[in-house]
Amino acid sequence: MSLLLKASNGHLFLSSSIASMATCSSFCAQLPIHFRPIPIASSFPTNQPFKPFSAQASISPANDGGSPNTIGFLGLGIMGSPMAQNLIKSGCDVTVWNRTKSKCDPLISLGAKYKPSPEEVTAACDVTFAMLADPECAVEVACGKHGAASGMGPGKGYVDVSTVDGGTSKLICGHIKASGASFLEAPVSGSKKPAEDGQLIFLTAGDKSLYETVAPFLDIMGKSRFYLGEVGNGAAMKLIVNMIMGSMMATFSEGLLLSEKVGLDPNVLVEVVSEGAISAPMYSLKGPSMVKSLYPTAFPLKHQQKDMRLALGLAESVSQPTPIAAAANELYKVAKSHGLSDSDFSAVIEALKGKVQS
Ligand SMILES: NC(=O)C1=CN([C@@H]2O[C@H](COP(=O)(O)OP(=O)(O)OC[C@H]3O[C@@H](n4cnc5c(N)ncnc54)[C@H](OP(=O)(O)O)[C@@H]3O)[C@@H](O)[C@H]2O)C=CC1
Ligand SMILES: O=CCCC(=O)O
Repeated sequence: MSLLLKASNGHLFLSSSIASMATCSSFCAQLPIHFRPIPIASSFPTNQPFKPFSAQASISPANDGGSPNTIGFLGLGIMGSPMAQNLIKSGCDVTVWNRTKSKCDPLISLGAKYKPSPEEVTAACDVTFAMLADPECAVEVACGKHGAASGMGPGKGYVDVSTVDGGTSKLICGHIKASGASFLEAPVSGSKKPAEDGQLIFLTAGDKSLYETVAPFLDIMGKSRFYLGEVGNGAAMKLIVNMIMGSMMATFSEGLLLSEKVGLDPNVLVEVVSEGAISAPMYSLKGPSMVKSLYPTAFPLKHQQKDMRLALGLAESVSQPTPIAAAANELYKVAKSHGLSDSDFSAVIEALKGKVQS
């Protein structure tokens, strides 16, 4: 069996020696998740760097059920641009579209093709990924006039990696599947840097066959992937993760400000936290700049507030109390009202200061 592995340098490779080790379950259990063997079709090339499709004949999965040759990418913001870039750099044949066309230009320079509408992208591509800001624009791009669904058809696949709620995902799924195509929701955990480094975590749900078809692409863009069953489950998992993250950032902000007010050095607090059981990369990464009131945007605050809102809606739908998240959401709303929507979500700390700094 051929095995696709991802090394710490981000390269994908096949290894028969690790393949034989991998048949031993005790070895597998010790592998970190991003090093667990992923069985793939034997038709994939075995040389590095991994160039999955450039050398293949132009055969559409629409007629042979094989591997996709052409990849579409819709939405080239903070996350979409590096994700599409990694696909291009891995040798994939990528066609891009973005509402603001200028964001396509760097990718075109790297070899991407361009189409002027989502419909034309999906019509030209076997599989199309979409990385869009929020539920409203994810629906508009997928289901609107000249939207992605209009270019879909049997044998094609649509993979929505935006963070939306389950209801939105199901709506988009319905439009895509009405064309005869397959649908996968695959929101990601991980921010700008993991997107650049191909270290995202995909939380997928939907058509299992499409999940298997696009797995090599997910492994170019990410370090691990979860298949969670029915459409809506990936969205729910993502919203719960981000609800926890948003609450953590809010209480971390309180701690930084409190430490300063009682005469402690907040930088030392960041260090103490990083040594103990509550350490998290997020605190070490963002803490030092938060102390300096700097919020270079990796994850826009407006998106974090959107995710808190959607997570609270999810909780409401099953009558689950989430008072901590509800309180944190209020802080993000205050930060938005202070004009911090496009700052990093760590700028939520400003909502706790007596006077908002510019
Ligand atoms: N940044 C992060 O750390 C992470 C973000 N996410 C999620 O990924 C998604 C994208 O995030 P990110 O890349 O940071 O966001 P950005 O705000 O950087 O990009 C948003 C994208 O959506 C497009 N868009 C917005 N409104 C519309 C519209 N009405 N019609 C068409 N396109 C539109 C933008 O186009 P244009 O360029 O024209 O504005 C852009 O391509 C969000 O759902 C976010 O929650 C998930 C994990 C991490
Ligand atoms: O949705 C954004 C997630 C950011 C992260 O996981 O670091």
